[in-house]
Amino acid sequence: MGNSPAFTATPQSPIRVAVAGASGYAGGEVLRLLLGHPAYQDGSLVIGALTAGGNAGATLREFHPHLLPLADRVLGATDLDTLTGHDVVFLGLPHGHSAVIAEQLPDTTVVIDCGADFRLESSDDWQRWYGGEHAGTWPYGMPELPGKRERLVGATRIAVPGCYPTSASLALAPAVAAGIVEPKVQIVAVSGTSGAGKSPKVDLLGSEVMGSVRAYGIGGAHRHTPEIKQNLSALAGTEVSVSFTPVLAPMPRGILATCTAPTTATADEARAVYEKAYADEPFVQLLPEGVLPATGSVVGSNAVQIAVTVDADAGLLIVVAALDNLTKGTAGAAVQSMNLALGLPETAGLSTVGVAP
Ligand SMILES: NC(=O)C1=CN([C@@H]2O[C@H](COP(=O)(O)OP(=O)(O)OC[C@H]3O[C@@H](n4cnc5c(N)ncnc54)[C@H](OP(=O)(O)O)[C@@H]3O)[C@@H](O)[C@H]2O)C=CC1
Ligand SMILES: CC(=O)N[C@@H](CCC(=O)OP(=O)(O)O)C(=O)O
Repeated sequence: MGNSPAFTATPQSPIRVAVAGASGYAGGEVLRLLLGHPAYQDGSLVIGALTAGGNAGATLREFHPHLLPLADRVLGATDLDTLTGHDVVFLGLPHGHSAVIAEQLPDTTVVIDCGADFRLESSDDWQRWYGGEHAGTWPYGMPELPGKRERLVGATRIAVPGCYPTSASLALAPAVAAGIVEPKVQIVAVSGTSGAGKSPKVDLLGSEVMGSVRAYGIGGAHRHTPEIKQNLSALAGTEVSVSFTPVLAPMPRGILATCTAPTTATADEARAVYEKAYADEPFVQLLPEGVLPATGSVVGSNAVQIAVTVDADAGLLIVVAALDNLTKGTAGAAVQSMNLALGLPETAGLSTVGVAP
């Protein structure tokens, strides 16, 4: 895992990219972004094998009719035979399936895992929240956190963060790192249904989801809690207490996270901390005072919109963050990480302009 990219992308010697789990939401979004990537468009990146699990043998059209240039591609099996010979392999597989694939691929192949398998640093945390043997820890694909970007340049193994942890970590990182809040944060995050993946689940049927918003995984039960805690504690230099409540909303994409923490800072002081932290971040949009983030403003974009203020009467910092769970929350972060790993411009192929209304 050095820090000088080993690849040169040219149409004469293109980067070959495979996507495992291409029939799923994360894999499909990776492909959507790759199709719009300048390296794909000039021929210096080619899309090779696309794979699935039980749906191997079907065409991509059956799952992602919007990906027209690839619609007739037949999905292969998710195995070494199919994935070998690529320079970059994206894994959009259920938790627990990445390690067995990754360990068979050469160290020189850039493997970018959208799942959780390599995000956590603590094996105890892995066992408690996911169960089974901890596969390891890879460089974490959230370049906006201090020290992470450098580790992604030239990396050949990358763990893409979870969607909720991306919203909560980017919302709270500046305040926690600057020490303007007590190390005790609360997060209530509303997510669209694509966050749950596409495998059929009765409680995700349209008739169950439409016209209703419901909390789930309350009381510190959601598996993203340790990932958020890991990110914030590293910045605070002390253990940060994290209370996380996820909420399911009847929309296909998006996360809106409302994050609070005790503070004695003023709203102006808090804002100054955020302005400084995110001044040079291409995908973090600190909104002008009085403007609030909305999931509808970031659909399909790799942007995270953030508003920060202080409720002085309550003594609380309030940060609201919006992102698209499939873009910045998964596939956008994966492509952003690929760009860094390969030495391409970090923003290549990634829009900061959402689709609205
Ligand atoms: N959706 C989201 O917002 C986010 C997802 N992620 C992570 O990305 C990964 C994929 O999630 P998502 O796309 O939503 O899930 P989906 O259920 O939509 O897709 C899962 C994919 O994995 C394939 N698959 C399932 N089981 C196996 C298996 N045993 N062997 C090989 N392939 C298999 C499926 O193929 P088949 O069609 O054949 O079943 C499908 O292509 C997960 O780890 C998830 O946690 C991360 C952040 C956000
Ligand atoms: C709405 C919804 O169900 N969301 C998922 C989170 C999806 C995600 O990003 O998490 P992983 O990558 O860690 O699986 C959940 O709460 O389990």
